[in-house]
Amino acid sequence: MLIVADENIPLLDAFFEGFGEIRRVPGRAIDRAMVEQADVLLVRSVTNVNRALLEGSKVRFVGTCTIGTDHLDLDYFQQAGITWSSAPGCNARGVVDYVLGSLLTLAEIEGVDLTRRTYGVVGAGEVGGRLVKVLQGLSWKVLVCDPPRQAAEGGDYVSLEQIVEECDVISLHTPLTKQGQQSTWHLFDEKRLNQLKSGTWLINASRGPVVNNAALRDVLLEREDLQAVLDVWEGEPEVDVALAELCVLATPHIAGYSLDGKQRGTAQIYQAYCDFLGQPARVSLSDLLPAPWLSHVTLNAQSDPAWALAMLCRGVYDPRRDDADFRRSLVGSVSEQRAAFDVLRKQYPSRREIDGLQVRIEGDAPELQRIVAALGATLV
Ligand SMILES: NC(=O)c1ccc[n+]([C@@H]2O[C@H](COP(=O)([O-])OP(=O)(O)OC[C@H]3O[C@@H](n4cnc5c(N)ncnc54)[C@H](O)[C@@H]3O)[C@@H](O)[C@H]2O)c1
Ligand SMILES: O=C(O)[C@H](O)[C@H](O)COP(=O)(O)O
Repeated sequence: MLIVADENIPLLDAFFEGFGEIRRVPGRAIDRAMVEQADVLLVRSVTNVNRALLEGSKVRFVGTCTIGTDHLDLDYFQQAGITWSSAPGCNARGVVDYVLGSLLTLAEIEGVDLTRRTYGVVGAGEVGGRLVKVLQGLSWKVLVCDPPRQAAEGGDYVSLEQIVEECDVISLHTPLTKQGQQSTWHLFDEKRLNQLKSGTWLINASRGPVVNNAALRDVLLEREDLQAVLDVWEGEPEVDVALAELCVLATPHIAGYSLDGKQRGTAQIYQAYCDFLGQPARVSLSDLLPAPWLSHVTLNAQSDPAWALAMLCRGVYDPRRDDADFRRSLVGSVSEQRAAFDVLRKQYPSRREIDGLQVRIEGDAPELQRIVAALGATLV
């Protein structure tokens, strides 16, 4: 049995060595010849898996250790009888932590009180839904736009127009879709970007083409009042360097790159493959994840709540380092810049999730307790 796998999938041996030969290959280089004799193909977001790649191969199971599925041709899988699985929610918390870190940076630069802003979350699934819970837990005002969920379940959702009209901060968490009424390709096009109210912060950690990058660059050049944070790019690993330079934070698609999130992605695909085989899962992620570098924090009850929020978030993850590393890579030729994008992702440092923290508060401090609870950390 042959498993062809993207070399950047962590814990491949720990989860898959019992099933057969594992052949590790660079994700962007995976081609027909590499997969022809494979029974199982394990990928990340950088490999387009479609008829052109799989037709004539032995592949019967495709797993992507990611949340996004826009690189998979699911219609073809169905026609060809190929079982597949993604890893829903695996790195959602990492993205939430990225957004929190971005908000802290924006607030510092702009001299703004985060408690007084109105937040718009577009797409309220695994990532957006968790983000909404955190923001609401902090008692910040949040509007949520998710037309598919609104149509399916009803509930307290608003239109995208209302988000654009009323929100000071807009964070995008939709999948990339190119068909249908709720298509998200260029959801933020030139017209919508021009409608953003004065002083809006736009954060995109979904997929690059959800925002028209050329239009965003032009709008940012025109309007100094707008601030953008981009983790994902149209055409990545190549990025519009002029656009990156206009962003407050620019990062190479690492919002979800917590160690927990990446390892969870592999674990979920392992579970899906065991289900496909009708076998019990024998390997458990909890036995493999290392202890976090920072696990216990003690706060004095007199701590300033805004300081405590920033300290707890940044103690675990601060996107400014990723931004600095990325900016240093935006030099040289296009091919050097593309290579650097991938190297930064491949060599990404160990980063954990904020909700893994255990926080002790010395004394009675309801406001601090609320912040700890909102972050999903454990009060001990
Ligand atoms: N930057 C990163 O590192 C990173 C990490 C994880 C996920 N992602 C991206 O984020 C996306 C969202 O992740 P998720 O786990 O929340 O996915 P999800 O499928 O759980 O949720 C997506 C939500 O978006 C909604 N939606 C679809 N079309 C919409 C539209 N036109 N307007 C508003 N809402 C719409 C859906 O109804 C759903 O509730 C993924 O598809 C992936 O592309 C990026
Ligand atoms: O969809 C996802 O899960 C994320 O975008 C994920 O972080 C992508 O990482 P990659 O597969 O490109 O390594």
